[in-house]
Amino acid sequence: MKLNPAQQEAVEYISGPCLVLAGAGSGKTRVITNKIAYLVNECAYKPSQIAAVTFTNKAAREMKERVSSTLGKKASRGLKVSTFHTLGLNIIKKHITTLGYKAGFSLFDDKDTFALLNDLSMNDYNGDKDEVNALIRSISNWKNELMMPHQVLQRYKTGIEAEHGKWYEEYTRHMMAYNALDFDDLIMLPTVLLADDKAIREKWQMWIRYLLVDEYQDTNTSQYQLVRLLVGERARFTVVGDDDQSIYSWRGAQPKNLKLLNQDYPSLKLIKLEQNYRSSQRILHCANILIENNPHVFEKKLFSTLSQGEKLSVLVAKNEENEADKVIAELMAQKFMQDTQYKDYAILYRSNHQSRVFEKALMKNRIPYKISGGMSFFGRAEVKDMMAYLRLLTNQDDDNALLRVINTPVRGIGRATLAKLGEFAHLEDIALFEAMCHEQLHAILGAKAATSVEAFTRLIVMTSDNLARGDSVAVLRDFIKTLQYEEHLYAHANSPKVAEISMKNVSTLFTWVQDLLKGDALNAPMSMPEVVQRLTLRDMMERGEDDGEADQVQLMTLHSSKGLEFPNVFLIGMEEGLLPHQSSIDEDNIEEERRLAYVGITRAQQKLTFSVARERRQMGEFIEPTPSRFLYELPSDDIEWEWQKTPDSDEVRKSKTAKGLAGLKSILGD
Ligand SMILES: Nc1ncnc2c1ncn2[C@@H]1O[C@H](COP(=O)(O)OP(=O)(O)OP(=O)(O)O)[C@@H](O)[C@H]1O
Ligand SMILES: [Mg+2]
Repeated sequence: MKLNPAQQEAVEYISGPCLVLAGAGSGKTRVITNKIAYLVNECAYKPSQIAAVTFTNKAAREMKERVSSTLGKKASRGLKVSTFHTLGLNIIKKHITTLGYKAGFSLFDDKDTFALLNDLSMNDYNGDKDEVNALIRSISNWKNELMMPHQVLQRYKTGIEAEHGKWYEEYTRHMMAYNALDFDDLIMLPTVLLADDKAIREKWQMWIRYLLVDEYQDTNTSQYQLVRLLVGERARFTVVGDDDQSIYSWRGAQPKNLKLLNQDYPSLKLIKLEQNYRSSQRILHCANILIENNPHVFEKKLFSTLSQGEKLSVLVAKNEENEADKVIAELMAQKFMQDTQYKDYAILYRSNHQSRVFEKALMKNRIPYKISGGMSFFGRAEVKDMMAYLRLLTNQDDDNALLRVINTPVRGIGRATLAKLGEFAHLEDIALFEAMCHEQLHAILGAKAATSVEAFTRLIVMTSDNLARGDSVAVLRDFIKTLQYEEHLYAHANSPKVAEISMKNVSTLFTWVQDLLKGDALNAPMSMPEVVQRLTLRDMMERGEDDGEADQVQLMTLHSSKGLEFPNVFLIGMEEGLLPHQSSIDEDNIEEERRLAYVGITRAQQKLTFSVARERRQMGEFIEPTPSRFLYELPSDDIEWEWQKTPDSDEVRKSKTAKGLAGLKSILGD
């Protein structure tokens, strides 16, 4: 593929900092991959001196593959392509003791964090979910703003901030004791470390000679600073982004970082790309018109030389069930007429709950599909159990992991026993596991309970030692045999089939462990604690992702569709209250919702279909929503509402599509 002159310029400009600011589908990501190859081939950079940061693991994988297919597998070895969080994790790992942690640290996911903060704040909030979530948000925001507990407490002496600040301090102390980090720490800690420690900073600036960042509009303050510290004075970097696609303000993303960049680097080279290679003229025109309703800091134009394309359509359904039926019938009709595959179709929505009705209907019609962000592999109980065991095996200070597995399978360690142990651990200021190994155990618990506890700790210590010695997967398989975990699954599953699937998932997890331990052409071998950290991070990141090569219809939220493209897109639930979301309407945050709609529309290459329902269930009541204001902002000449096709559309279409579906099924052999 030949790059256009502006893309070529962006690829070849290496003498200083470079910002590529351009609309959707203009080849920004393409510039990054080509530039990596250019740096290696033409500028004598070693792959190991280049780091590229993307927003999702999936994007990172794709980029790695693309580069290695250009450069060859061997030549691209050592290249660092990752998400911000994985990059942060790698920095942390190198300096973990400087940061005051021990090597086998655990990563806490949001559930762990919730459990811990809920516990800590019990006296104040009495388990009130909203209060705890507000606290979690405060802490997360402070971390994104790089504010440490003592700074927070200095700044706020009274009010809710001071109260949250107090818990922030407590939380940080406990996380240290658990030898655990949370998601935000993965960015905050390396940033603070690089800012404070000149020697470490200079080391990293030597290691990373060129840095590239995709989706730059979604960086938050700590990520912005991390980039600054990594590139240093030399400022060898290229970042690409689109302010119209900034959709993570709720996570602290600051589109103003694009502007800030200009101030921080006066020599910044700004390159704009104006040709869109993704979408039909009509889709692109609609996207441009929609986003014109937002105020703009940067002027951008986008054109396409692809065909005019079909009109965008709007399906109008009676209710939610009917919406799913209609969308699926339309999808099948399109698939049949265009002779396309399932994976050429994406169904996008604003909120996760919208997928349920669709999932049911897809199953009913036996259409293969993949939901990203639904119940992920890592969300399954058996995988969570195993991950908790793995965490405990590599870090015995991890109380949360211990609590998850202590009675899975049941081993007669009751609540009263746990309470006593907890109290003792608290008094001695030691981890729960350490308390369980204490020489006074019999005195604390009594003989029977102490024996159960000892059997458990002995197994964990022995397995943990064996793991350190090697042949880890064999050790793990023995371990779950001793646990009688399979028996536990069969005893608790609704059917043997379910238990069998669960065991298969455990097997899959172990295979991943094995692969990561061994390493491959692109990834260096890892130690067991590294494997556990990597898998936990993957879990946290991939709740919104898929890795589907399979021929399946893709269902995902608008947020997780970022950067992707599909020949045919359905954007469902185009109603006031859904898109724009009610909370954004209430908070007068329509612009971000419009950017979300823009992201959705610009995922489509050839055909874009919206849907609205005339009746929808909301908290047990039926409401009659109005179609989204965004539909009315689109140029009416390019949109075809369903009733414009057939006046009595609902009935006629229903019978047509029912026949159509039956016919299609018989042709496709069901
Ligand atoms: N010079 C080119 N010639 C032909 N096709 C191109 C060219 N540049 C990019 N493309 C194609 O255009 C599509 C969009 O490119 P890409 O995903 O890099 O855009 P983007 O700007 O990163 O989009 P987004 O803003 O959605 O992330 C891809 O299919 C890509 O292969
Ligand atoms: Mg992109």
